[in-house]
Order: sequence, then structure tokens, then C-alpha cells
Amino acid sequence: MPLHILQHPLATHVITHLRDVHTKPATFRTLAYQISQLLAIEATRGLPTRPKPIQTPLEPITGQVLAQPLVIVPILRAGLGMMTPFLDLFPDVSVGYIGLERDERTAIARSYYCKLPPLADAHVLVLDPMLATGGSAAQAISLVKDAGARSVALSFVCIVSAPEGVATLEAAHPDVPIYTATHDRQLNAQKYILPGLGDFGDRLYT
Ligand SMILES: O=P(O)(O)OC[C@H]1O[C@H](OP(=O)(O)OP(=O)(O)O)[C@H](O)[C@@H]1O
Ligand SMILES: O=c1cc[nH]c(=O)[nH]1
Ligand SMILES: [Mg+2]
Repeated sequence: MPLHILQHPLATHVITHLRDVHTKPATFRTLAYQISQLLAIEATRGLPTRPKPIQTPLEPITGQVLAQPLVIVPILRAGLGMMTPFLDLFPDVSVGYIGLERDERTAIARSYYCKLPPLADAHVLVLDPMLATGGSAAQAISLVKDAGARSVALSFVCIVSAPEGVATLEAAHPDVPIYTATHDRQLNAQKYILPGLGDFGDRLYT
């Protein structure tokens, strides 16, 4: 599946401020909202629509409306920072939650929570700002597939991706497209993304 990288001057502007170590949590949350809104539009470009006959004030026409329910699944905790723009753009969206936390020493993610709505007929977007080793994303996608999500209607949406994470996710789930706002250089020895923006969850909330 192709890696979709946001191409928009506003995206590079917002990411630069997100990366800035001097950006405080309140501003960081606003910037996370802005970049996630751009990603939400990009990642839903291919959503199917169905015809709906309506009457305008002047004449009858057949318009198009969204054909499928949409489900977002933010990965706790940092994924919560991407959730609100999806709720604002798609008021009927359902939300599932997957809790995953990387061990600080091994960088291997441990699952601690999973609550998902019905997924079989839905278009599912898994949200997590950071795709580093790809371990968290691969686990989360396995969980939503096991819960009934169909791979033709399943995407992973992140803000910063590393080549290592994209390779891992593509190897584990070659059928799932990845949407990212920026594709960075590499991981460091502690499995943080370079140049990256640090620990997204900490920058959102502490
Ligand atoms: O690709 P990976 O190597 O798995 O790393 C990415 C994961 O790391 C961060 O979460 P973290 O474990 O820090 O949890 P948090 O969101 O609660 O801070 C991030 O939000 C991803 O879930
Ligand atoms: O760079 C990284 C890697 C994993 N998780 C983060 O929050 N940042
Ligand atoms: Mg974290």
C-alpha cells in the first residue's frame, strides 16, 4: 500500500511548530488539532458515497452522502490528541479505544485496554501520532482486524512516521494504507523518531 504523505504548506508550518521544543502544551494541543484536521480530510478522500434524492429550493436533484459509518480508534494516550477534529468533521463517527504503552527500556508496546464498537460494516481509521518502531500500530491493527474490521475499509493515520515503523507496519499489514503528515529520517538508540518532536503524549499533557 502506498504511504500517503501530506503535501500542504500549512502542514509543514504546523509540524515545524509542533517540533519546536519551546512549544508549550496548550499550543501543542491546538497544533495537534490543526494537523489532524488536515489528515482527517486527506485520509477520508476515498470514502464511498451513495446517491440521495433531495429537493433544493429550486428543483429536485440526486446528491451524494456518506455511504458507510465511520469509526475512529485512537491509541491511548497520545492518539486522543488527534480525535477532536474527526469528531468535529464527522459528527456521526463512533469511537473505539485501544490502550498501548511502550516499555521505556525495550520500546515494546503492552496492551492494557481495548473497547471497540461494531466494525464489520464501518470504515475504520486507527489514529496514533507517532509511528516509530511500528510495534504499537501493528498490534492495534491486528486488534481491529480481529474485531471484524475489513482491510478494504481500514487505514492508519499518524502525524510523524519513521522509515522503520512504516516497514514494520507494511510487512505486518500490507493491505492497510498509512497516512502521515511527515516522514522523518530514522530512530535513535532509544527508538525515538529523529528529528521527531519528542514524546507526543508527554508534550500534550505535561
Ligand atoms: O511505533 P512504536 O515504537 O510502537 O511507538 C509509537 C508509540 O509510542 C507512543 O505511545 P507511548 O507508548 O509513549 O504511550 P502514551 O501515548 O501513553 O504516551 C505513541 O503514541 C505510539 O503509540
Ligand atoms: O519519537 C517518539 C517515539 C515514540 N513515541 C513518541 O511519543 N515519540
Ligand atoms: Mg508516550
